[in-house]
Amino acid sequence: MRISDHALWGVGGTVRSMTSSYPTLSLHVAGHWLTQASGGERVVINPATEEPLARLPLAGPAELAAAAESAQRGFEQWRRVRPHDRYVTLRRAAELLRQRADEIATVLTLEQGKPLAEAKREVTLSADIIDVQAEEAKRLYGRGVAPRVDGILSHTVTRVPVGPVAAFTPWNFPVNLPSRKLGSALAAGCSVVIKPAEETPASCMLLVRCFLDAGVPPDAINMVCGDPAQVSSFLIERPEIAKVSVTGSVAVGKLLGEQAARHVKRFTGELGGHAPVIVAEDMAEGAGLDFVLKQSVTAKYRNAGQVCASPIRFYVPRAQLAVFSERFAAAAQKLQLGSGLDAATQMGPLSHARRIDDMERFVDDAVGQGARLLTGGHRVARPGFFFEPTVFAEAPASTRLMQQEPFGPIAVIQPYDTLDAAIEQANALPYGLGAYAFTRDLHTAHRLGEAIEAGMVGINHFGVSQPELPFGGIRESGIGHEQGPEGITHYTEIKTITVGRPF
Ligand SMILES: NC(=O)c1ccc[n+]([C@@H]2O[C@H](COP(=O)([O-])OP(=O)(O)OC[C@H]3O[C@@H](n4cnc5c(N)ncnc54)[C@H](O)[C@@H]3O)[C@@H](O)[C@H]2O)c1
Ligand SMILES: O=S(=O)(O)c1ccc(CO)cc1
Repeated sequence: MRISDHALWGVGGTVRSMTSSYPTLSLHVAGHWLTQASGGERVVINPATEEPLARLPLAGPAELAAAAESAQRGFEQWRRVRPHDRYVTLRRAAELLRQRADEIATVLTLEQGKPLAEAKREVTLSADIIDVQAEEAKRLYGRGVAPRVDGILSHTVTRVPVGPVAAFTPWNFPVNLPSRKLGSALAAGCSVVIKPAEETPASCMLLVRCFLDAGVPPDAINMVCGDPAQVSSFLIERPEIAKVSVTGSVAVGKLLGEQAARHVKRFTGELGGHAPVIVAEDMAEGAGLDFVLKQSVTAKYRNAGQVCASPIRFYVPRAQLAVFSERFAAAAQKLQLGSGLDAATQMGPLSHARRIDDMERFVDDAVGQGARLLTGGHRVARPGFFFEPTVFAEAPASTRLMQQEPFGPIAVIQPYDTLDAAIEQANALPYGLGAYAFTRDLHTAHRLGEAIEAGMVGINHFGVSQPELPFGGIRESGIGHEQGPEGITHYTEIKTITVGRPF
């Protein structure tokens, strides 16, 4: 069925899902699941087939105001729940997420496109993230400071929840990224109005259900979708909202950061990156090269390259450029593309049609400026938003590819003459999220770990994102962290209470 076929939609005024394993979509506002809202609706598309999955109701000002008011009520209620009880409730939510992992992973793949195994891993890892943040609810320690002035009995420095949070998340990890925000904010005692990406709303909706079924008060989580610019402007201006937390592009992060600053609201931005990979000489041949290539190709094309910390720029010694590029391109070319529901698929489609246009712009610009296209570069001629795994070599620094995050299946391999030169090129962009290097020499490992400027540096491994670790970037890649003890503190304020002798 194509988008133009409306016959199966809405029966008797209700909004129906069009695929049996995809749910009917609703917003969660003021404790009610809404299948209709005043902002109209849009269609959610399966990126592997371009067929419609369901209609998504969109919030207008009435629902957004109701969500903000509800979040205030939810905050008053949830902040009073003892940390240990918050911990118990959040652990229960994580367990429900695990129990529902198969169903949620299928929905995730249907609306986002990634292979089912990747979707399942995302869901179970999200449960682990919620578990870790639940533990942190019990560890929001304060400190006592000895008074220096007569008449004062105590100074207690405490952390208190910041208040209702407006959270915005993209479509590339539609369960993981809302889990990071909801897990930390709820653990801290905040309520949340979350706006997931309109392309992938069902994943977040099913996640929110886990929290509510676990016992989080209905007013403590509101979920809205709508016109992104209108929703964010509206919510950020609302007096109830105390903090803005966005995961997304640098451009949107800057915009929302400015809006938050105008109202002196707390802000966390987890934004884009442009991860470099430096391959030291001692890993550029033999078994070392085999290892680097295997890890790199897997990491590069995971989620079709739509990962904020995805490796993009590979720096290899000039003498090894030819062999590294040829083998990288050959491995990329062999990847099996297809629907994420097909077990043989190694790379799914891009998540929406605009990503294809963007990939084509990156490729045209790079080719036009003389970069060598080794493989790929085109949309795949079949239904769905499939784009070939693409590899460039020797792209001029002026290309869009070498300056902006492609956020898709495009890699670029660059030669270097000295390790210092490679480090300089790795640090040349205004981003600093993920960065990687490969070496078997301990001294070089330490040198690279120290010299590469990024929030997360992986040496000989791409696994920099783990539930217990802070996730975040420096420079334009963001402000603040998510996950772990660092993640929860961003949802708190410091409050100092001084108690004097009454008489
Ligand atoms: N650092 C991280 O943790 C991290 C993780 C995942 C993705 N990302 C980044 O996210 C980007 C890809 O996601 P995207 O393209 O959906 O990001 P995006 O910036 O377009 O959107 C992110 C979220 O903000 C919302 N939004 C709010 N106000 C908006 C406005 N005025 N205009 C547009 N959107 C608005 C969007 O609807 C969405 O929910 C990439 O740059 C990627 O690197 C970063
Ligand atoms: O799957 S993870 O490696 O934990 C991961 C990495 C990056 C992001 C954000 O794009 C989400 C999950």
